[in-house]
Amino acid sequence: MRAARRESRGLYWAVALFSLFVNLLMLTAPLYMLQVYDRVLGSRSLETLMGLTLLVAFLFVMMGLLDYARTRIMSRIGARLQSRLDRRVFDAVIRQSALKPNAATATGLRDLEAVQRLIGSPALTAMFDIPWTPLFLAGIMIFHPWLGYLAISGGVVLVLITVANQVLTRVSVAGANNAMVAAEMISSQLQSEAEAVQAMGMRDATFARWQRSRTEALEQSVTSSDMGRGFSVLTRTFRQFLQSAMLGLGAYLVLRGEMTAGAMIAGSILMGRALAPIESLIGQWQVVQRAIKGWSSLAELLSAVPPEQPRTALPMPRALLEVQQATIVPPGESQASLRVLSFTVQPGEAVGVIGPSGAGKSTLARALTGLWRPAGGKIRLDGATLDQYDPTVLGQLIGYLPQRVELFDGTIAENIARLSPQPDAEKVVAAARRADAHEMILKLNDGYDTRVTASGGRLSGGQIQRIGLARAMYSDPVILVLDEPNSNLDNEGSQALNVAIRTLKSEGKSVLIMAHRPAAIQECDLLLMLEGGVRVAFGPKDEVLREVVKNHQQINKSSDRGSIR
Ligand SMILES: Nc1ncnc2c1ncn2[C@@H]1O[C@H](COP(=O)(O)OP(=O)(O)OP(=O)(O)O)[C@@H](O)[C@H]1O
Repeated sequence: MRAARRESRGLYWAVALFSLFVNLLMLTAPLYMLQVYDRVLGSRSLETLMGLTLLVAFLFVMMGLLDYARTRIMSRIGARLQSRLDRRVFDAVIRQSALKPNAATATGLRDLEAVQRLIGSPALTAMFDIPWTPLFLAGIMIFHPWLGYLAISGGVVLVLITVANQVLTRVSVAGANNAMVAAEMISSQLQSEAEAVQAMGMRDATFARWQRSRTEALEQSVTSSDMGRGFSVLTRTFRQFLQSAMLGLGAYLVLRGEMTAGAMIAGSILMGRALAPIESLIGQWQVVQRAIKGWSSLAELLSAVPPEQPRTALPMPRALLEVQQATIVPPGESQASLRVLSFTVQPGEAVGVIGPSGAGKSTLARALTGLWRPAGGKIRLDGATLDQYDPTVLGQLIGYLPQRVELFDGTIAENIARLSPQPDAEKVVAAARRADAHEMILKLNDGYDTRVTASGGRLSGGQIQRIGLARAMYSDPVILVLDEPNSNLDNEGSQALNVAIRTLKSEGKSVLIMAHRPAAIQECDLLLMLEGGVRVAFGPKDEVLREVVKNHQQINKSSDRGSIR
């Protein structure tokens, strides 16, 4: 983040230089007043007035142009910072959300936007003007020290109001932001589960839940905006009063003959210029606070998710998977879901992973795709640990069908091609054929160009699963990890899946299938049985099944004996 900020250092200097000239040119109005009142009115010279007015018009045009130029530069600095950090923040948000979403991931991209908005806002331009406030105050001092003292005391009061504003509104602004994010999160979750909400008659209950956080957000935002506006009005009123007070004091000094009328008017204008940036800063305080909060929350997110280091490209691996004493702890948890697990899958083998619910099958699937890193032990693909592969490359080497397939908004072809900007139509069709999805897709109105939504739209569970399978196969992976692949498939779909597994095996690729149903492990050579996160059996399918049946019978027998007694 610091590097991204430093990149625009030159531009900030340019803005500072422009601000120097803008502020010098701001002296035009008071000097003009001084000349008009003290020279033109005295000499009654129309030519002088014309000459002065033309000069002033020119200077004002220059000031306007410079002011416009610096605001343009500032908004480009903001845009540059945002586009420079967009990729890094996006990656961090996705990586952290895949592990454990938190408040920083929920607001990450919006935080960056808030910083960009501040840079392009009048608040930051005002910060470049504030250093010139002493120049204007010194100008007033030259007219008369009393006017200077009044302006300085007015400035001090405004600064105190700014500090009070910051201290008093910080908590309520942060509270309003948090409540707003919470309400948004609830609403987007409810929208994604709209079917369940509707079908189970949960609308009233969900509305009550959403409304609670919505009302809190609204109350907090009204409180914080009341406070912010209050301070804004206070500063504006105070500054206007101060300007009148300056005129009053000036008039008194003119009456005493210690100052000219021109100096009285010029002093009042100068003071307006001196205090304007402070007033503008207070008016924009919410933008400032949101950006400060955004910057610190981004810093927290990015330091928690360091940038990915480039990896040396490895040769195409064989489908040899070695799990060596791997212990997997789900992110944010203290208890391991898989403990000291070891097994090896040779190229061309298919392994069924079975076990009761909560045994750790999905945990193993996530670990094998590199999503969850082992807390202990290693997982190797053809000798290299998974983190030695670039994550994008690993995603192509290991195809993954999650338990719950979620499609992306787009066409079916785009979904199968994993949203690749240049989808390879041939590969899309080949993957769909392998997943036995080709015929099914052709039957849809727009075929491969049928648009689907995140929840699948009009596709059935089995259709979504087949498209998910095609997506897993699109990159021609060496290892395929299927988490309950046939939970939604009919007989025909299951048969097609078995054919696909057989083909992959014959190509020397390996397949791991997390399964509940026997149909899913038909093509498996080996079985890994998990229970409570530990391996209870691993070996040829028939042996493991025999062992499982024997144990099952023994358990039944002993429970029968128990019941007889
Ligand atoms: N994201 C997660 N965060 C925390 N704990 C998790 C997470 N996912 C799974 N677990 C825990 O890990 C353990 C194993 O769960 P896992 O989903 O791997 O089981 P499973 O064998 O796939 O079950 P099922 O057959 O029901 O899908 C469970 O105790 C579960 O609570």
